Amino acid sequence: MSLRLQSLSKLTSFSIRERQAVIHEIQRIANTVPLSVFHCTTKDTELMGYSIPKGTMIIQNLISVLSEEGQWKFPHEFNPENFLNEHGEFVKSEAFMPFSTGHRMCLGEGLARMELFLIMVTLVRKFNFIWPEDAGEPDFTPVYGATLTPKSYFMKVQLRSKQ
Ligand code: HEM
Repeated sequence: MSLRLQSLSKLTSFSIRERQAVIHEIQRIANTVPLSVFHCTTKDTELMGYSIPKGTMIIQNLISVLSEEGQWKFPHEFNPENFLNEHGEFVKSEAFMPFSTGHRMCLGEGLARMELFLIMVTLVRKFNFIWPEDAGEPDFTPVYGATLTPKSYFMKVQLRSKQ
């Protein structure tokens, strides 16, 4: 089974496991907050043999974790099979941390995940998103900032017929 080549418009016909895999894979690739929120050590700290003095600014590179080779079957491409095992069951890797990890991880994770799911499913249920034939290949290079955003582009959005 290759979910990768199937259109997002088919999201509503996927099984729950496949849907979970697609939604997680979108967040892995789109990675909204690539450098998380900056932190600072409050005391001299040792981590995996490295000494980190008190007062050091810590920048978490979440985008590196989310595309780390060895953690994902397909680290550098959109492929929901990153979240499915050989039996087609949903599995979440420890490296999936778009909301960071630890005591200060995102407090809004539950709300954000619910919103992402509802917005995404509502959109793909109601509309077909069509890449214009004369637009060439889409350029997926992200625009870096405090948040990661896609480049702007034009797309045909068509109301789906009522079934
Ligand atoms: C896709 C949506 C979101 C993503 C990817 C995201 C990601 C993050 C990340 C990476 C952090 C930094 C964690 C750290 O310092 O280690 C954070 C912190 C935080 N987020 Fe979110 N967030 C999202 C949506 C939301 C929403 C909807 C809310 C609230 C309604 C929220 C509330 C917070 C709060 C309060 C913190 C600070 C937690 C703390 O410092 O203890 N976030 N978020």
